[in-house]
Amino acid sequence: MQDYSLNQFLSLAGTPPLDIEICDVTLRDGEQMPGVVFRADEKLDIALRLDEIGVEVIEAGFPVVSAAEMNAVKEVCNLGLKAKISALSRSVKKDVDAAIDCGVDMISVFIATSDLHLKHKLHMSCPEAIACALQTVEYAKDHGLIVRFSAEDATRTDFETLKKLYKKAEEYHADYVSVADTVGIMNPRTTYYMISELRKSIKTPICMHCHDDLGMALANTLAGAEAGARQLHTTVNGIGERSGNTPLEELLIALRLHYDIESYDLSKIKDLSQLVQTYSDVPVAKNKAVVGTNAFSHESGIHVAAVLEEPRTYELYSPELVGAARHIIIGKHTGVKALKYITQRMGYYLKDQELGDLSERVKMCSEYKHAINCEELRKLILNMENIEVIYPGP
Ligand SMILES: CC(=O)SCCNC(=O)CCNC(=O)[C@H](O)C(C)(C)COP(=O)(O)OP(=O)(O)OC[C@H]1O[C@@H](n2cnc3c(N)ncnc32)[C@H](O)[C@@H]1OP(=O)(O)O
Ligand SMILES: O=C(O)CCC(=O)C(=O)O
Repeated sequence: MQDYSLNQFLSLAGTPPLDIEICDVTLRDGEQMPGVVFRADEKLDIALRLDEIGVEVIEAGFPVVSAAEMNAVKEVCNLGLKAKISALSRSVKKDVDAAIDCGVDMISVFIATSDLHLKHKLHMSCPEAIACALQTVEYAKDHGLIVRFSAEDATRTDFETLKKLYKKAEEYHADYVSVADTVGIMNPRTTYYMISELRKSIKTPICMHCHDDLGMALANTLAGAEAGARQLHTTVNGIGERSGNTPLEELLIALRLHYDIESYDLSKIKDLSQLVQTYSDVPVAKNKAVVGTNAFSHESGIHVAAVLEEPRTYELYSPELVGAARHIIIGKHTGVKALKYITQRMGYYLKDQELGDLSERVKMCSEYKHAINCEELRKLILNMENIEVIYPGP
């Protein structure tokens, strides 16, 4: 049986096949989350697991940031992974040189193109910034790198200017052009429009780099992909600047369930998420999609009663698909069927009346506490008066 429910509207609404690859930027944009630092050994561990999942490109860092960063990027390059290893570079020669010294396959040369950034950050005119970027693209190409040219703050850049700039980058043989939604201003409709229009004017593959300031990073990434963007950027757990980036785990499950893409090993997602939580010291919210501890936890009696019979009643996809596990929680909302299941697993076989009494006790108890663990439940069982039959199990 299929381990997830099919969305019937996919065929009714029409879903285009996607021709995509993933560039995961956890080790670069993810690490830009305030307070996050990955040591070299941690970067290696994360890179290995991204490679095992099947991510095609790993942005390992921004070598010019520090000697330690440079060393870490070098070490990732030396792992000999299947994934291509990329590094970030400003539009300056010394950043490209640092990336070359690390041995990367690919480089992301960026320049900000919006009026705001030109005026208040780069203090350059638009033609100056463009010249600077194109020279750097040329320099990187001359050194044999695969070159992504990224327009930072592309989505707040005058669209005609942006189109001309990407066209120029194409003439300079950039291998990809990147649309950076740097402050997450887009929505799915505007993203779809933007990428469709760009596809009319350039042939170079387009990358989607989305931030989550409006909580739409994933939706925008998918809208871009539907409009023909090729390279989709993600970070594990969605970590990154401010509200973060498109979460890898959410993109992967969406690609599987909505676009039939089976080339990524989803069973490793949960482990990778936990690893990144540990290394980054950034815990994910309990109710976070895919990897939150509640993603497959059930407490409500009505839900548990149904899930025990058929998990798909309240689970869109099985936890095993993403390497997670189901949890039944005991608390205020627990029903008798759930209690029967849990107590039997603990080795106690209670009569219906006893289960009813226990249910009352659980509800009373949990008015003061959010959830009850098995030991607390065991105490409640053992403290029940007039209990007739309790067969402690093995
Ligand atoms: C959208 C993004 O995510 S962009 C990436 C952001 N990531 C980071 O900033 C990584 C951490 N940064 C750092 O360690 C440092 O800022 C460094 C090493 C990159 C630069 O350090 P510093 O030389 O001390 O410069 P500082 O940070 O003060 O200022 C940034 C400089 O980069 C310039 N700059 C910014 N973007 C670009 C670009 N794309 N191309 C060329 N120059 C750029 C700025 O104009 C400024 O130049 P100035 O020093 O001549 O005024
Ligand atoms: O487009 C890219 O590859 C990176 C740009 C970026 O990090 C951003 O603008 O947020």
